[in-house]
Amino acid sequence: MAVYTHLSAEDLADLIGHYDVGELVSAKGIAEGISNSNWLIETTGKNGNGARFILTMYERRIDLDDLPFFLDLLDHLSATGAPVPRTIHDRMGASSRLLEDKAVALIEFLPGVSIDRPTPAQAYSVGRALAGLHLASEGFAERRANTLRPQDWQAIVDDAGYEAIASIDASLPDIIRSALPDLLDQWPDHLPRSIIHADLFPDNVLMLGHTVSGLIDFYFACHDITAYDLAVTHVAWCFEPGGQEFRSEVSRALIEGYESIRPLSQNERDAMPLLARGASMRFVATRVQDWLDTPADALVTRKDPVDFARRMQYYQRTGAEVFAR
Ligand SMILES: Nc1ncnc2c1ncn2[C@@H]1O[C@H](COP(=O)(O)OP(=O)(O)OP(=O)(O)O)[C@@H](O)[C@H]1O
Ligand SMILES: N[C@@H](CCO)C(=O)O
Repeated sequence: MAVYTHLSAEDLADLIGHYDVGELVSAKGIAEGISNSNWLIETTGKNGNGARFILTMYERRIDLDDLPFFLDLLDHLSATGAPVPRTIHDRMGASSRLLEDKAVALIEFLPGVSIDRPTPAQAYSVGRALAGLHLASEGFAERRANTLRPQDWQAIVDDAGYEAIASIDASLPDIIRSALPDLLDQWPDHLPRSIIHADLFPDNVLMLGHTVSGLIDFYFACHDITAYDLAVTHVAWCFEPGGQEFRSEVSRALIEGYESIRPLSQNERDAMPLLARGASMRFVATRVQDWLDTPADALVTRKDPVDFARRMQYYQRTGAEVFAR
């Protein structure tokens, strides 16, 4: 479930009245997503032809000081033609408003569906879209630091404690303990940086057939190592869903698609195994944190950290092989 706040029909109609989008026709809570409340909004549209939007209410995890960065980024990227939703500004020109003491934003609805298990052609298309995003972000001057870097993974793990982590799965503490020191020591600081999405999982990509129609959920976007974003996308897309079996043809297609727009330098390619191990650890850490913070009987389905620990071991075992030309 992902509607944490009840908004009455009057609240919604009043809110929509602040935008030049026509009158409210319907509002449906969206079940997907965990962090925020989302509604699919239909209005009569500016010209009476009907229009659809996503209304997001920012509930947790997001530091509201970061909201202008995320929304300005969407505006910048959509202006370059990247497949990301535009934000709708209210009549005063603001891209977010306050409702019940919480920030809300109205965002363009994009067509498409999220794919659970991509074909190589879809992975190619995702690679292209990701590289396009990196290039399109070049003229964007605002900055947000990554708050989930190696020292943050370590802090999350320390905070959770190995005893609690073992309660999730007995093998997890050793896997984490043996991986973190190298990641901290060897994390590269010489690679090109740009704005990165940092969470481009299948549920954050909308597709029509083999084509990417939307990249959404930019709430981890930040300025960091560009190739790390490809590593995040690789670990999220190139294994059997909910499992650990590597899909080499999807991996090849993702990297080929990426390089068709932005070829990796030799330094970036050499760093990919390390970056992929780091990307895996990032999701092990945050999934451990969420697992321990979410009661087993909560309505939200907890995401399993073990798959990502095994994926990290896969990158460790195979080394440069996965990313060789
Ligand atoms: N611009 C959009 N166009 C079409 N559908 C969208 C759009 N934005 C969000 N959605 C739909 O709403 C769902 C939830 O959105 P989103 O993933 O941003 O929620 P969230 O709670 O912020 O996410 P998460 O739990 O992944 O952090 C998506 O899975 C998608 O179905
Ligand atoms: N995409 C992440 C959740 C957001 O950090 C995961 O699947 O663990």
